[in-house]
Amino acid sequence: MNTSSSFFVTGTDTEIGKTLVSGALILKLREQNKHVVGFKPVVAGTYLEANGKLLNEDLETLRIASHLSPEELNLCPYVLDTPAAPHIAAAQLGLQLNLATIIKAYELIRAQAESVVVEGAGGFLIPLNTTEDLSDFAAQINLPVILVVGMRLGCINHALLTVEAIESRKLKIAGWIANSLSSKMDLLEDNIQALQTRIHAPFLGLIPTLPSEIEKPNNAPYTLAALQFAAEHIQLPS
Ligand SMILES: Nc1ncnc2c1ncn2[C@@H]1O[C@H](COP(=O)(O)OP(=O)(O)OP(=O)(O)O)[C@@H](O)[C@H]1O
Ligand SMILES: C[C@H](N)[C@H](N)CCCCCC(=O)O
Ligand SMILES: [Mg+2]
Repeated sequence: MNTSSSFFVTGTDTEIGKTLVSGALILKLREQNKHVVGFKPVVAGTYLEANGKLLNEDLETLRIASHLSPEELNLCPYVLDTPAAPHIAAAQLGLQLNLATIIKAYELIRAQAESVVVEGAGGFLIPLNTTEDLSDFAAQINLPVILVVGMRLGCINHALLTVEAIESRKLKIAGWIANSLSSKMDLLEDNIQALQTRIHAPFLGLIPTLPSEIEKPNNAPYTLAALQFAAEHIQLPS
């Protein structure tokens, strides 16, 4: 695996566009003829597909981006049905998430791909269990981090807290992306400017609100058109 074209994608919160960005990054790496696959340490939340299968939107999006068929490769070791904090969703089933299992699944993917785009779950510090959290996973795999900032009021504080947490684990921030979410925030450009002067890592672009005809449907992955739209607005770290 090529670590200079593999990334850990984190964000200022859950539901701020990590999956949109991860899919777009996969498309951009594929444009460079890289064999790139996605990975998620854990997903929480499934939907029932017409054929009766329970699927997860993020994993299906990563498959669409990588052009992987439904059963090809195991992109995630923990698929939980309840859309909640993963360690809580797991506890409800009498399960405990553990870092070693996640690392093992990641290593299997890493061995089979040239590049891996790892999408975090929720924000940077979500717990896995009482002693481990997602940042332990990020620190162990040691990939350059891409921070997605969901552009809404409060994002400056969330972004700066996340940057501190990433940097205190000695991880490299390869860049950050502003994602405009479903409605454009007031004073968007001023907020981006405020972040640019405070995040000492490259700004890789602003993804505008998706046009309505390609917005993500409920209980379904992003379409390729949405991922392509996002990809056109961002650049890969140089
Ligand atoms: N640029 C955008 N334009 C319009 N809607 C967006 C945009 N980005 C994200 N969204 C909406 O926000 C929702 C959350 O986005 P997404 O699933 O990519 O977030 P996430 O950070 O990956 O969440 P999770 O923590 O669950 O993995 C999506 O369902 C989508 O409808
Ligand atoms: C279910 C959701 N979409 C995410 N996959 C998990 C979000 C975890 C958030 C935990 C927290 O920070 O409180
Ligand atoms: Mg996601």
